[in-house]
Amino acid sequence: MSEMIALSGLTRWFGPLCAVDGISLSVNKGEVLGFLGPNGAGKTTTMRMAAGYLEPSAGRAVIAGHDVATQPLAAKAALGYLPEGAPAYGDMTPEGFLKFVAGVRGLKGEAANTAIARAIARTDLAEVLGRPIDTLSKGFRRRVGLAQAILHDPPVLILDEPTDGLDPNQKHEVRRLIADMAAEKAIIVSTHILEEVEAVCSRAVIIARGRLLADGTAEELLARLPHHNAIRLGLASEDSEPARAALADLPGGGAVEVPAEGDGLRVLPGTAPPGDVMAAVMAALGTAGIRPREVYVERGRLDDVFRRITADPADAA
Ligand SMILES: Nc1ncnc2c1ncn2[C@@H]1O[C@H](COP(=O)(O)OP(=O)(O)OP(=O)(O)O)[C@@H](O)[C@H]1O
Repeated sequence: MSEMIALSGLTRWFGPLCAVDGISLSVNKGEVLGFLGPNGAGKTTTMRMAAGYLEPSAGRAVIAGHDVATQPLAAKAALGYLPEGAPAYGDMTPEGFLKFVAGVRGLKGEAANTAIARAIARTDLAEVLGRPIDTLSKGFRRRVGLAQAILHDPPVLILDEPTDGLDPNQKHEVRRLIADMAAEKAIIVSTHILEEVEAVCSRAVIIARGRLLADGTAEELLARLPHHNAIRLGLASEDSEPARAALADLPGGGAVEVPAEGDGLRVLPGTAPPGDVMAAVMAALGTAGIRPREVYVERGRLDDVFRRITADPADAA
């Protein structure tokens, strides 16, 4: 089965507040789906419902073919869930906590020991095994949570801000761990860090006000920006008019504008691929005897896509 997570019409009301409003999505084996959204968007609520820790007001979550509401044990057996915040049982040591979780998961004897040792190694917990969880730094507490989520090597992982509180090296390690596991699992990761999407996610959804507003690869999301694949020129001269004249009516290129956010010129995407427009730009400037300071294809930033989509719901797809 390749579809490992299927959410359909998931909805949750808290009193008069609709925190999650009809979210549908699916994640296949081999995919890491990023959940992006501003604070209060409904990411955690969606993940809790998908993981079977919160009952939906409407809709359905299916994990590895098991309905979370009607087959909760089978669904939870296939799932590793990292909730937000620190693990419960803060007076336990990581070692004691992982043994406890292994017992809950039905792992015994050698199988339990092997699973615990693997989870400890993968999350690099060896140096804090004997200290109460409550006394650990936020980063270590996060790693204990991650270790319990992956303990039974489940085919589905739902990870609520797995890199929250980690230092840059630890973030890098956790992203590498997710990437290493990705081929064999279906993974949902929520994050506020947009670079994390490009680093570990094969696809991302943008959620705001409880609704799913976009779903695509980083490249597809970036393609929503008007300047994605525009050609950006830095000029040696402050007078951009000669270059603008040379670039007017470029074959395959779009309009030429002065960027609002800097100097130089921008040739907006036209009908030709960016590489061809770039070649035409260089040729036209060469003919006019203009040597640019820099020339590059603008990709745009996921931050800008995020801001556009979450600021204006009419942008939704
Ligand atoms: N148990 C609850 N009771 C009442 N309201 C809740 C409850 N849990 C969440 N909410 C509200 O539902 C909305 C969505 O919250 P949620 O935690 O899912 O957002 P989020 O996208 O995960 O935000 P963040 O990025 O800040 O963690 C918020 O307005 C929140 O205050």
